Amino acid sequence: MVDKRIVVALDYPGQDEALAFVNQISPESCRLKVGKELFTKEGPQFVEKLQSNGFEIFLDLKFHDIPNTVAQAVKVAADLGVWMVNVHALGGRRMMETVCERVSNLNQRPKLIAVTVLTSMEAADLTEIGLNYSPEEMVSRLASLTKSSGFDGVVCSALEAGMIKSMNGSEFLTVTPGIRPADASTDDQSRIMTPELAVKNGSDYLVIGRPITKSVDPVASLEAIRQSIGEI
Ligand SMILES: O=c1ccn([C@@H]2O[C@H](COP(=O)(O)O)[C@@H](O)[C@H]2O)c(=O)[nH]1
Repeated sequence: MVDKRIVVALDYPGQDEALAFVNQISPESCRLKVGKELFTKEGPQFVEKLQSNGFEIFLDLKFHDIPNTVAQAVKVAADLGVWMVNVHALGGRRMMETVCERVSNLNQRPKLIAVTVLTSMEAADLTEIGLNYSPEEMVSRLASLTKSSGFDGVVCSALEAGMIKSMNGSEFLTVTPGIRPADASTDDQSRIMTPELAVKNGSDYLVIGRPITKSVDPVASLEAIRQSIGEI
């Protein structure tokens, strides 16, 4: 049973805006995700600052490059002490296996997660880039590849979490963005699910950004979602 399921996506333009929210919440209530926008602006020092305030950090930079380049980047993330880091599964087996080898003898190894199919994408998007599979087939294929390459889990939509658990075992982690409470705007997401159904369908970690950070009262929105999934 996962203790804290919610990972708040800190998609803010800078640390002042991020801290205005973070300073009102406790590390006992959620984990935090630092992605491309905030990391590009504030760098690893800001990740260290959040960690020194007790938060566990998912560094969501979705590395996708040749094996050595990605493995070295993940090693730097591991040295930074992040809780979770990710790559794109489309980088392939050799890339993921090289990552695993490179961090295997570290004292502190982050959870290694691979993105399958972005939750913003639907069938037509895959066809357009030459992938003639449904999102479910592509996610299933990439999840199996990720598991056999030695990673701990995948980013997928909550719609696919149950299928992934039944194919790869309950220990294989499902990290699911595209979470939308029933009354929330879909924004640019396609494969979405409510927090309650996501948990029922086997999602271990619910990555939630705008439904919390863009709400009128972000702290109240976080608490309401925690309540809806039985955390408080
Ligand atoms: O497939 C993916 C992978 C990553 N994300 C990231 O999650 C958050 C979602 O934010 P919302 O505001 O709740 O839509 C965002 O940081 C994405 O970069 C994703 O959405 N889908």
